[in-house]
Amino acid sequence: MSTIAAVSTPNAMGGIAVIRISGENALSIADKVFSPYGDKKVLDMAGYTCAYGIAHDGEERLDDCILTVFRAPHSYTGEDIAEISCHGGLYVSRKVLRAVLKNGAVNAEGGEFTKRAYLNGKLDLTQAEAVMDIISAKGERELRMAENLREGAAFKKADVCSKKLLKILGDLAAWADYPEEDIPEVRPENIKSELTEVRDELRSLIRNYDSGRILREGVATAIIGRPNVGKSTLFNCLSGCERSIVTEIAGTTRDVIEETVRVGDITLRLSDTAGIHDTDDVIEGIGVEMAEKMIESSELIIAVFDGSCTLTEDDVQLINKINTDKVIAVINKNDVEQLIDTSLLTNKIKHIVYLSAKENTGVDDLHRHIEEIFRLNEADFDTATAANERQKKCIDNALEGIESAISSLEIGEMLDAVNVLIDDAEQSLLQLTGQKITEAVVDEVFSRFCVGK
Ligand SMILES: Nc1nc2c(c(=O)[nH]1)N(C=O)[C@@H](CNc1ccc(C(=O)N[C@@H](CCC(=O)O)C(=O)O)cc1)CN2
Ligand SMILES: Nc1nc2c(ncn2[C@@H]2O[C@H](COP(=O)(O)OP(=O)(O)OP(=O)(O)O)[C@@H](O)[C@H]2O)c(=O)[nH]1
Ligand SMILES: [Mg+2]
Repeated sequence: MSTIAAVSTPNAMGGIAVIRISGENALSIADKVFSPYGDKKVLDMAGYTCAYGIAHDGEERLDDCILTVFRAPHSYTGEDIAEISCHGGLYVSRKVLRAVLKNGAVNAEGGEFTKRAYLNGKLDLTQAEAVMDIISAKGERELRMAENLREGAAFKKADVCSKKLLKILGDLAAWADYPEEDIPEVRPENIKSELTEVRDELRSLIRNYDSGRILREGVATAIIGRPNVGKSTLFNCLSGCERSIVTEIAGTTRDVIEETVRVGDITLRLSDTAGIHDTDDVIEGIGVEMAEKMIESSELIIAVFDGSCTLTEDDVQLINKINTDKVIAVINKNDVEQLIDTSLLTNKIKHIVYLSAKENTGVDDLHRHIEEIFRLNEADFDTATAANERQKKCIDNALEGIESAISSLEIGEMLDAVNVLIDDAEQSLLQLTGQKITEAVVDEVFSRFCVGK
C-alpha cells in the first residue's frame, strides 16, 4: 500500500501546522526531509517519541519543526506514522508537504487516514463516521453523541445483536440437520423471545435519531405573517445583522431571504418571507406565493403577529392556512402598548412567545419552545444512537427482518422462512458496523471526510 501524506491542520494561518505521513515508508520519507538538531536518528526513534530539528527540501532549509513518530500497529491508522509540526503558515506547511511528496509519498484523499484505520481494524465503520461528526459538531449535545459513537457505543450494541442472531441461525441450522431430535433452543417460543430482545435493543438505537438529526442538520424554519408585523426585524435580530430590509412600509420584503442562525444550541436554517395578504401588485404577489410555499416546505414555522394592534382579517386567514403543530406564534412589538386579543391564537397554537424583535427582548423564550417542539428536552444524548442516514437505514432494515420473523413465528410459519428473515437482519447489522460491506459504500462514507483526516 502507498504511503500517504497531507496537511492535517486547516487550510489557514495558525500557530502550528501538522503534516501527517502514514504507510510503510513514512519514517524513511521523514528521515529524508527532517534532520534532528541533536544526535537522534529518525530511523531509530521509538514510537511515541519526538525530535526537534529542521525540515528541508534537499539543500533548501524550510523550517524549525518537531517530528513525532508512531510505530505500527500503535498509531491512528495502524501503520507507521510520522507527523511533522512546523510553524502554522500556509506557505511553509505546503512547502514541507511538497518535500514529503517529492520523496515518495502520495497525496492522501479525503478521509484516507481514517479509512486506513478502519481497514486495519482500529475502528468499525460507525466509529470512523463518528470522527467526522466530532469535527463538525457545533454544540455540546452533538459532541456528546459523536464521542459516544466514537467510543463504540453503537458498534457494541450492534455487535451484541449480531452475535445473538448468529446463535439463532446456528440453532436453526442444527434443527434443519436433525429435525427429529428435540433441540430445546429451537422451540419457536424461545426464538421469539430472543428475537424480541434484539428488536428492543435495535429500537433503542434509533429512538433519539430525529433529535440527533435536528442538532446536526438544523431545522428548516420559515418566518411568516402579514405585512409589517416585524418578520424582517425578527429575522435580523436572530441572525445578528441587518440582513433583511426593514421599513415601516407594508410589503417591504418580496424575495425569500435565507440565513443560518443559532438559537441557543439549535441551528435554524431561517427564511424571511414576504407578508402574506391579498395584493394586486404583481411582484408582491410572487413574493406572497413564495411565502405560502415556504409554509409547506418548512419543518418549523414562526408565525409573527403584531401585538400593538388587534388581529386583522389577514392574520385570521393566515392562522387557518397553518396545518402543522410545529409552529410558534410570536406576538411581536411587546415594547409598546398591547391591543391584541390572543384568544383566537391560543385556541389554535400551543406555543406562544411574546417578544420585541426591535428591542431584542424575549427572544430566549423561542429556544425553550423549539426544544419542546422537537422533544430535544426529552432525548437522551448519552445513549448509543444512529448518527446518519446510512446507519439508520441499516438498523431499519434489520428491524424489518426481525419484526417479520417474529410475526412469522406467531402465525406458525416454517422455521426455514424465519431463517431467511433473520439472515437478512444479520446482513444489515454487518453492513452497519462495516464488517461486511461493498467497497463502493466504504468509499462513499469516506468521501465526505476532509483531507488530512
Ligand atoms: N498529533 C495527533 N493528534 C491527534 C491525532 C493524531 O493522529 N495525531 N488523532 C487523530 O485523529 C486524534 C487522536 N487519535 C489517535 C488514536 C489512536 C492513536 C494511537 O496511537 N493508537 C495506538 C496506541 C494506543 C495506546 O497507546 O493506548 C493503537 O491504537 O494501538 C493515536 C491517535 C486526535 N489527536
Ligand atoms: N415597536 C416595535 N416596532 C417594531 C418591532 N418590530 C418591528 N417593528 C417595526 O415594524 C415595522 C415593520 O417591520 P418589518 O420588520 O419590516 O416588518 P415585516 O413583517 O418584515 O414587513 P414586510 O416585509 O413588509 O412584510 C418597522 O417600522 C419596524 O421598525 C418591535 O418589536 N417593536
Ligand atoms: Mg419584511
